[in-house]
Amino acid sequence: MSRPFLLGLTGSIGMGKSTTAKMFAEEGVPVWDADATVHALYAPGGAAVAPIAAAFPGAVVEGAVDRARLREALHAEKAALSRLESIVHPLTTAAREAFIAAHAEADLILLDIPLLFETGADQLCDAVLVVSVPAPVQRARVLARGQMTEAQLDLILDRQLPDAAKRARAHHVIETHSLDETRAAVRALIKEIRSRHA
Ligand SMILES: CC(C)(COP(=O)(O)OP(=O)(O)OC[C@H]1O[C@@H](n2cnc3c(N)ncnc32)[C@H](O)[C@@H]1O)[C@@H](O)C(=O)NCCC(=O)NCCS
Ligand SMILES: Nc1ncnc2c1ncn2[C@@H]1O[C@H](COP(=O)(O)OP(=O)(O)OP(=O)(O)O)[C@@H](O)[C@H]1O
Repeated sequence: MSRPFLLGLTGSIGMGKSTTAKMFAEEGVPVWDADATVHALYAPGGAAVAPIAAAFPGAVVEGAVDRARLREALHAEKAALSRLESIVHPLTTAAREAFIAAHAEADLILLDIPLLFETGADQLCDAVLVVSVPAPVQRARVLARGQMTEAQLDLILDRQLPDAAKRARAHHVIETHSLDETRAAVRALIKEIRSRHA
């Protein structure tokens, strides 16, 4: 039996990753969620809690990683992010591999990874799908959630690989203008992958 086709999904903040990933799941495609994995690793009982407590004293509160405190620790020292990554990335890799192994019978698996290119995870994908909308639409969507200021959004955008660079490296791009168009594009892409890799 051939192994599953690994489709990576990424896109900048507010571009529609979660919405698009949900559509793949609704079509019966197993979806691995990198963000949810990191949240589980940081929660009480999560495998990242003890090593993070050792590396960043003060960042663990009541048995869970406190993201605000961890952010402060990262600001304090330049080498801290790579130290954190050397703890988190092997754990997320192991979780991802376990997920893929558990769905070995699937023909297609979606890997939803916000920092797909930044972490080099694109290299393990058979193809990469980038979701995108023009910058003003993205900005309006993120600000409409009412969870951050324009300055906070600009800071996050500064840290992410720009949308144009993501699109340039993608095998497939879906413009997430409307839910109906996006669903149609998701269905067409699943069909195309299935027909080419059957
Ligand atoms: C730094 C942390 C504590 C901030 O958590 P918080 O809930 O405040 O924000 P969130 O996770 O949404 O990240 C906000 C932004 O920070 C940037 N960012 C986060 N992690 C990284 C990273 N490893 N490399 C570069 N940028 C990053 C991204 O642009 C992201 O959009 C958290 O992101 C973290 O623990 N990161 C390290 C784990 C990691 O590398 N995750 C990436 C997927 S494996
Ligand atoms: N295909 C679409 N058509 C219309 N609106 C959409 C579509 N996809 C997403 N949106 C809207 O854009 C906003 C952001 O979507 P979503 O949460 O899926 O993005 P995301 O890329 O996962 O964001 P983040 O990186 O912040 O987690 C939501 O408010 C959603 O309503």
